[in-house]
Amino acid sequence: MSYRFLKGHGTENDFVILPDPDGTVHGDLPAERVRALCDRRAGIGGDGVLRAVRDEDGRWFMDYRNSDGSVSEMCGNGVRVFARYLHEHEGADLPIEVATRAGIKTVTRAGDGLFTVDMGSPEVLGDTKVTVDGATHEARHVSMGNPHAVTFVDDLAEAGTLLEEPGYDPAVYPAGVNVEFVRRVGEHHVEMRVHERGSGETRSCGTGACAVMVAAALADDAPRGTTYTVDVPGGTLRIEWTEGDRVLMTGPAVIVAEGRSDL
Ligand SMILES: N[C@@H](CCC[C@H](N)C(=O)O)C(=O)O
Repeated sequence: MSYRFLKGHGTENDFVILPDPDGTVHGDLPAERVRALCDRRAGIGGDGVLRAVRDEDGRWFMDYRNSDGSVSEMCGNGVRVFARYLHEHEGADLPIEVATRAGIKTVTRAGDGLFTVDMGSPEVLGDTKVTVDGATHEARHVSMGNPHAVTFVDDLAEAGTLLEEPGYDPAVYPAGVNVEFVRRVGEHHVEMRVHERGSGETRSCGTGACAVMVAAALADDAPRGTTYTVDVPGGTLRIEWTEGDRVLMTGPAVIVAEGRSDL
C-alpha cells in the first residue's frame, strides 16, 4: 500500500509526518512500520513519526511515536513542525490548537520559519539520580507531559557517547525517561545533550529543553518571565517560563521533503 509522507525537522530533531486525517490510512500505526520509516539506512530516517489524524472534535491530533515504535505523550520540536505542516499543507490557520496526549498545545508564528508553542505548566517532581559511563549524577525530575531527568555537568563530554541508555530509578520513571545533560554557558544561557527515551541521542529535544530551562531557572532563582537560550547540537531554542506558569518555547520548524512510501 502506498501512502503519503513528509519529512521535517525542528533544530535537527527529525520526523516523518504521516497524513491520516480520518484514521483510515494507518489504523493503529504498527510499531514495525514506525521502525521501518525511521530507519536511517533502509527507510526515510527520523527520530520519530508524527501521524496527523483528526480527533472526535475535528481537531488535529499529533499521534507521536519514537523511532523504536513506542508511544510518547508529547514532542516539543514535533509540535512546531506539525503546526507548520498543517498550515502549509492542510490549510489550517495559525495560531492553531494541536491535540496531544499531554493536552492541547497552541502554536503561533514567531517570525521567519520560527514558531512559538505554549507547552503548558511544568511539573517539578523532586530530585533523582542518573548514571552514565559509570558515574552517578544528581538530577531534577521535571515533567513536560513526558518525563525528564535534568542533570548539570561541568562538561558535556561527561555524558559520554550516549550510545546506551543512561541508568535511572525505575521506581521514579516506570515508563522510562528522557535524560538531559546541561552545561551553563552564561547568564540565562545553557547548552545540552539529550538521550531520548525510545530514540537514543538526538540533536534536540523540545520538551527536554523546556525541562532544562525550568531546572536552570529554579537553580538560578530567576524571576518568572526570564527567557533562557538553550543551545542543542542541532540549533538554538528560546524558552520563557511566564508569570502565568506557562512555558513558551520558540524555535524553527522546517519541512524538507514530500513523497510517497510503501514501507
Ligand atoms: N524529541 C521530542 C520528544 C519525543 C518523545 C520522547 N522521546 C519521549 O519518549 O518522551 C521533543 O522535541 O520534545
